[in-house]
Amino acid sequence: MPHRIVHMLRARDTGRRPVMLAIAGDSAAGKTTLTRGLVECLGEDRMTAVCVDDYHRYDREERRNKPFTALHPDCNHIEVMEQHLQLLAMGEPILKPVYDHGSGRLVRPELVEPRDFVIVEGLLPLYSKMARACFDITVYLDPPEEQRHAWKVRRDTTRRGYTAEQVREELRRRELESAAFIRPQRRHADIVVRFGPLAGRDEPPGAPLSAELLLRPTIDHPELDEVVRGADALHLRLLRDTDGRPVDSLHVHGDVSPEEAEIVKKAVWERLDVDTPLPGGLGGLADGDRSDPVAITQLLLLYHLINADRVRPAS
Ligand SMILES: Nc1ncnc2c1ncn2[C@@H]1O[C@H](COP(=O)(O)OP(=O)(O)OP(=O)(O)O)[C@@H](O)[C@H]1O
Ligand SMILES: O=C(CO)[C@H](O)[C@H](O)COP(=O)(O)O
Repeated sequence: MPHRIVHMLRARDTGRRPVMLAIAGDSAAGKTTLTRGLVECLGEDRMTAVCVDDYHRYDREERRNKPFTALHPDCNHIEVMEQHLQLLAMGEPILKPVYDHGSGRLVRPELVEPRDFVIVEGLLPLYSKMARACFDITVYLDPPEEQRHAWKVRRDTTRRGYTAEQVREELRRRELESAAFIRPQRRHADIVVRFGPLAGRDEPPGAPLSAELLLRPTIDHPELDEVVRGADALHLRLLRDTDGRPVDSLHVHGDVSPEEAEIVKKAVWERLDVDTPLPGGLGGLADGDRSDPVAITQLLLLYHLINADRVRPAS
């Protein structure tokens, strides 16, 4: 089905369809971390999360003898992923393959039924035009490479059974495919998020990570001028995007005080004009720590999800 037809079908007033959010990025860029908070907030009864790394064509053992890595589109069932994304976008269930990161094996597929909101995260959700046509909101996670490598080494040695040297060797092996297939997805995102030290700010190693959010005009963002006015730890700047067009960049300092973070969260939430109170529990990290820049990013994504839910056709 050509991608324009997906747009047309999704725009038809014929029934409820889920709001679709894509979170793309390289391995250990923080996709699961961001997704987990959103699911906790909206609840599993309203939100379905899908990881498209489950569409790996080969298991870990088979991949050893291939001339490419898990990042390569040929190493993934891209056409099946596209079909499944279309079905989910139309509110239909799928029988999704499952890749077990613990054993490195492809295991029993699972039935996935889309709820009101579907988050699709993984290495290649924005790889093709057809896949991109399925989403209402698109995000690319873009941490500094040094930071991502450190996260990957820690995560893969503690939870996926690798040695640090194996992870570093794999990162070296992946670099060309990362540049060819993962990083180009950045240009297709409505929001580009970078958790890391902000350029020009003295943020010593070990300091809480700041966030830089590029808010492209491809979707309607909440009015943030007033939210950041007078704030010490948040700034909105107008920059030139990679294509030369003006784009807003929101900075949230890692050392934002809990009081200021709370004021900002409430202000963003109020712009949604909903009856429910500001959700707690945002900003959780893997080791039980919390991050306000992560929480504010999640809140902005919640804003977009709930706003898109409000304008979609009723059943
Ligand atoms: N914003 C953040 N602040 C601090 N640590 C983070 C952040 N995001 C991710 N991490 C760390 O990086 C590790 C990898 O993150 P996560 O599992 O979310 O990445 P991912 O993109 O889902 O990875 P993969 O695609 O390989 O499954 C986490 O275990 C966590 O320790
Ligand atoms: O990039 C990754 C996303 O998590 C994984 O490394 C990829 O899915 C392959 O998995 P494995 O580490 O089991 O070979």
